[in-house]
This record gives sequence, C-alpha cells and structure tokens, in this order.
Amino acid sequence: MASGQQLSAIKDAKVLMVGAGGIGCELLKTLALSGFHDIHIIDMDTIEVSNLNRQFLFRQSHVGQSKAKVARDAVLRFRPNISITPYHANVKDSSFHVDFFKQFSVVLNGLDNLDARRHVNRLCLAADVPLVESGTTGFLGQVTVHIKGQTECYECQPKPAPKTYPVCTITSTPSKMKGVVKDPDLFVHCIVWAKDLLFAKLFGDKKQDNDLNVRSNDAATSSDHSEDVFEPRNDEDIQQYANRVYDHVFGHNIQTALSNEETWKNRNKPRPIYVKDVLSDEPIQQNGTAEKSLVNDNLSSLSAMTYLGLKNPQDIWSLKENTRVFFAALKLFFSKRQKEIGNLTFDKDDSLAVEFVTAAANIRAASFNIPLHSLFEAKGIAGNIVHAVATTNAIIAGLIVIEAIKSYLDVAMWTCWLTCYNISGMKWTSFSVAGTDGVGMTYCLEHPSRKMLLMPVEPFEPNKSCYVCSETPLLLEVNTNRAKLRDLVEKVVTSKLGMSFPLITHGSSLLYEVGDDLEEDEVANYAANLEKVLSELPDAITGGTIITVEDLQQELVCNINIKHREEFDEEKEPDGMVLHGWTPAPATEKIEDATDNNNGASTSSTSKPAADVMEADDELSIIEPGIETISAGGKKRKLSDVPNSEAPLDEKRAKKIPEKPESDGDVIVMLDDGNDDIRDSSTVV
Ligand SMILES: Nc1ncnc2c1ncn2[C@@H]1O[C@H](COP(=O)(O)OP(=O)(O)OP(=O)(O)O)[C@@H](O)[C@H]1O
Ligand SMILES: [Zn+2]
Repeated sequence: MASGQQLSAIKDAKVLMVGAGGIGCELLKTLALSGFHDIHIIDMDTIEVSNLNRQFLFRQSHVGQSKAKVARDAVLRFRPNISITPYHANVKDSSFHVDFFKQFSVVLNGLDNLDARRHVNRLCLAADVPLVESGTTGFLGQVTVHIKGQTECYECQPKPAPKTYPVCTITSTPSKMKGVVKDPDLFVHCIVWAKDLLFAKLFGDKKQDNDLNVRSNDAATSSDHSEDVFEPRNDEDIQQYANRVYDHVFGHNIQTALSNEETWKNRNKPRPIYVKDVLSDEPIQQNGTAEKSLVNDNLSSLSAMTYLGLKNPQDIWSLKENTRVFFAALKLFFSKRQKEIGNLTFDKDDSLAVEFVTAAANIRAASFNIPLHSLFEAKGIAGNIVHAVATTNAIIAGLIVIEAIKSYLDVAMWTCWLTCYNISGMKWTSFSVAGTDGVGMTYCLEHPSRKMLLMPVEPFEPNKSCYVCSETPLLLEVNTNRAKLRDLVEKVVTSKLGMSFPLITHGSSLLYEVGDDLEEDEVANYAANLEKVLSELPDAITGGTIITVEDLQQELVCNINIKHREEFDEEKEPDGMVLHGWTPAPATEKIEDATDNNNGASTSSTSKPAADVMEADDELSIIEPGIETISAGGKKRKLSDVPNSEAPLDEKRAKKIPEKPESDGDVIVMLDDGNDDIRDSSTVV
C-alpha cells in the first residue's frame, strides 16, 4: 500500500541478501513479491534434505546444489522480470569488499552465525549502507536495523556466547567454515544429527525421509544395491547389523558427501570412519554376550555405560569408547527394547537413548575434527534444542522487508500482508503489518498478549565506546616481557576483535599482516615476529605503546593502548592479558539447568532482550536461562525488559506496554480472530 512514487523507489533499489536458508528463502520471496527488482544473494552452502521442510524454494531434486542459485531460479519462475544475482560463496571472501557493498541501497542478513554477522556489520559501516539484521529461535524472532551514526551497530552491545547454532543436521557439513578462527560450538550439529536423524531412523518411524542416505551402493556390504541399510536382514545378528549401520553412516555416507566438490568449497573436509579402523585390535563381540549378561536387568535401568564399566558421565570417551557405547546401546535397544522400536522418540530422561546419541554424536564429531564431549554435556545440549518454526521465519522476513523499505525510503506508511500458519492455532491465517515513522526493532513474542504478536522497540543510539563504530581506543593489559605477538594475534585480534585479515602496526613499523598477496620474505618475517615477545619485536611493544590493529577487508581500524602488567590471575585471567573496552559475553548458567522451552526464562526484570538471547541463529537454539542485561558503554538501554520467558507477557510488561498498541509507534501487528480465510483479517490500527 505504497504510492506510485514509493513503489518506483522500491523498484529502483538494489538489495543484498546474505544467507538463503530458513529466513533467506522467505525473504527472497517477500522481496520479489513486494516489488524489488534487483536482488543479490550470497550463500556459501548447498541444499540439504533437512532444509526442505522449511526452505520452501528448494525441492528434493535440488539437494547438493547451490542455495543461492536454486533460490534465484525458484523465484524467477513466478517473477520472471526481475533481476536476481546469486553468489555461491562465503560473504567473507575478499571479492565482497567495501566497494561491492557500496552499490546496495540496503543489506539484509539471514545468517546463522556471529562471525559472518560481525563481518557484514563492519562492511556495512565502512560502506555506509543500512543493515537489517534478523534471527529466529522457535517461536521467537527479532529484526533490528543498524544505520551508521543513527542507531547502534550490530556490535555496540555485547553478544552472549552463542546460544543458537546453525543446524547442520545433514550428512555433510557440521564443519568449520574455512577462514573462521573460532566457530561456535559445532558439536551441537552432531547432537542434532545423532538425535533427529540417526536415532529417529533406527528406533523411530523407519519410513521417514531424512538426510541419512539409506541406500547402500557398496557391493561389499549389500547384496542388493537398492536395499535400505537400516532394515535388519534375516541372515545377520545384531552386531553385524550394527557394524553395517556404523560403516554406512560414519564411513560410506561421509565418503559419498566428499564427492560433491560444491559442498566442500567453503568448508573443511571430514574423514570417513569405519569400524575396522577403530576396533581393529579387538574381536567384535557378538550379540549373545550382551544379551546374556543383561538378562536380569530391568528395562528402565538398561545402560550401555554400566555394561561397559564406564562410570563417570563427565568423562570424555575416546573414539574407541564411543564406538563401544554405540554398539552396546544399539544392541540393548534391539535385544531388550525391541517392542518400542519403530515408535521411539528421543527423550533426555531415557538414559540408553542419551548414551546412544552421545556416542553417535561424538563419532560424527571425530569425523569432522570437532572436539568430543562428555555424556553429561551432550545430554544438556540434546535436551534443550529448539527447532525452527517456518512461520516465525515468514513473519521475520516480512518485517525485514518493511524495515528495508523504511531504512532507505522516506515511507510514511507501509503495509505488508503476511499469510502463514497461525503460530498458536496451527492453521492458515493472515495479518497485516504496518510500519510507520522511522526504522525500528521488532521482537516476535512467543506468547502474544492483548493481540500483540510483535513488539516494536525504538532503535538504540550508537554506543559511544563501541570499538567497531566509534573510534574509541581499547586498552590492553599485558606482560610485554612474557606475551608473544602470537598471543596478541590469537587471543585478542582474531578471537575477540573478530578480524580475519589483520594488520598490526606500531608507529611506522608493520609488525604483522595476513593476506593472499604477501611476498615470501614478508611471510617469513611475520612468522618470526609471531614467536617474539612483545618487548623484543623490531619496534618494541611496551607499556605506553599504542598499536594499531586493522582489518583491510572490513575497513575496521582500532587503536590499542598497551599497559604493562607483571602478574595475572591464572583462573580469572587465563589469557594472561585483559582487554578493556571490548565487552565479553555475559556469563551464562549451565545448559543442563535449563528446562525445555525455557527461552531464557528469568523472573528478573533485567532479563536479556530476546534479540540477544537468540542472536546467533535462525534455526535452532540451545536455551539458557537468566542472562542479565549488561550495557557495554554503561548507557541506559531504552528497553530493559523485553520478555523472553514463559511467564505471561502481561505480568512482566504491565507497566511498560500500553493498554492498546499505539498507532504512532513503529510496527504494529494485529492478529486476526482465527478466521481461516486468507485475506479476511483485521486491519491496521
Ligand atoms: N559466511 C557466510 N557466507 C555466506 N553464507 C553464509 C555464511 N554463514 C552462513 N551462511 C548461510 O546462511 C544461511 C543460514 O540459514 P539457516 O540458518 O537456515 O541454515 P541452514 O544451513 O539452511 O539450515 P540447516 O543448518 O538446518 O541445514 C545458510 O544457508 C548458510 O549457508
Ligand atoms: Zn557499534
């Protein structure tokens, strides 16, 4: 509902979407249907079967193909006259430099990780292009707008250690992205895979279609090439069956995935694992032994750990131990809990199920070179995973488009119709979203109250002490006679400041640089510098020195004042250095303390805004409770208590939310009254 002039401005806009996953697919569709004519999409991934349930632009036949390219083709089928330019690439590639970003009217993120989000934030600041950020976690979601000099940037406020993770439920890619120094906990991907794919396939409904390639084409293990590997054969015992499944999922499937070059273009390759490689030195036990030794056990206390003599759930098992637990648990299910097979769903209170999932997740982690975890940790993760809700993605995509329009158009009023599944009623419904005034942030709430599904929040001002969008120097306390340049690079520059191509200078002396076009002698020189203590560098770094750290690609420059300090507390300051001005993630409670669907529950009126709780993903999250709001710059935030708990909205917001949504706010959504007719919904206030 825009004027002709506004529509033509939308048509003339050039937008960049980063991420063509859950939010991205919805976003591309909504952009195309809203009148945008020039859309560019960057996505580094290929399509997985597990994407198909919500990334509706993709079909089974597209599995293995580039998301960006397939998304473009799908949308061009119903909007043939618009221009969509796909890039199957990592947004961190050097070709996406500041000048590339400058050509766009607005950048829209549909990403799933902090690292890429920070990178895009910096490029948008450098290019002075508005950024619309987004994220969803189950029923929760948020959209925020970041405009240089007007609103806070994505990094103005500290982000808690990621609670949300890109789901990588697939046969191929819980692997580190190339160039990512510190990826968030990739182990969660392995848990999702073990729980939702493997456990479900082995013990749940066999007919389900999922990413586990169920057909064997290995002549050595299958007489019939089209046979379903997960179907036990008449002529094999449980151990032979277990071996076959093991070799298929950890060996054959990985080997098959490796053959798709597209998938590994931007990711590190895994290694296939076969039983013979892990248990080569011991005879593989036949099922009879397990059955006999457990004949008197009662079903609820069946435990592979007990059977194997593994006692401490906090121990991290070796690959061999995980393999043994995998076999023991699988055999116990098939020998003792046979009646349940076909109907089982994962339950974190089912100890045998947790043992199986822990072992399977760890074997997969070993394949992808991801650190292994204890049963105790794995249980905490497995019990607290929240899955993506397609409806939330659709709502958030609609809001992104509204904010995109507002961010570069002087639109007084814009209305967007959203048609999707009603979150609570699970039926088709529609509602309208109206944007007025300036850009804003919007939180999608889990428990709509007073018919208000979305909560508008005024954007925050830039944080004056943000090292990313202001020029405030940082302060580093360090023992300059002990710490090496390598410590500075690894512990500060890459992991804390998130720089990918750093350059460190002291006065006119260049101490360190990363780049593709360095000469051999430069590389050797920088490598030698890395091993030197700071005070012994060619241009010594000592107390009082100011160094400049720069990322040429992100066009981010920070000055760091060095303060020499002799001693550090090993427990509290394990890095042996302390960086001030950079705010660490707030401490969070342990995952296992969270209850299902807790959604960051806290009765505190200072609960972290939903935006921060779920900043890292649009598909899956680990829910952790009670994260306190911390303001990086001591600036009082305008929103101190966006509700993010199960507690009714009214209780928490009674004093904050007006009786009726005000019409002069930013974004207002009115839910319909459950009318099934798609267009029959209430109107905008
Ligand atoms: N650095 C990056 N460069 C380009 N694309 C990225 C980058 N980081 C993440 N992405 C893309 O962002 C998208 C995020 O979408 P989403 O969270 O739905 O994940 P997904 O990988 O599609 O889902 P799943 O993990 O369940 O398979 C993905 O398609 C992913 O490839
Ligand atoms: Zn900032």
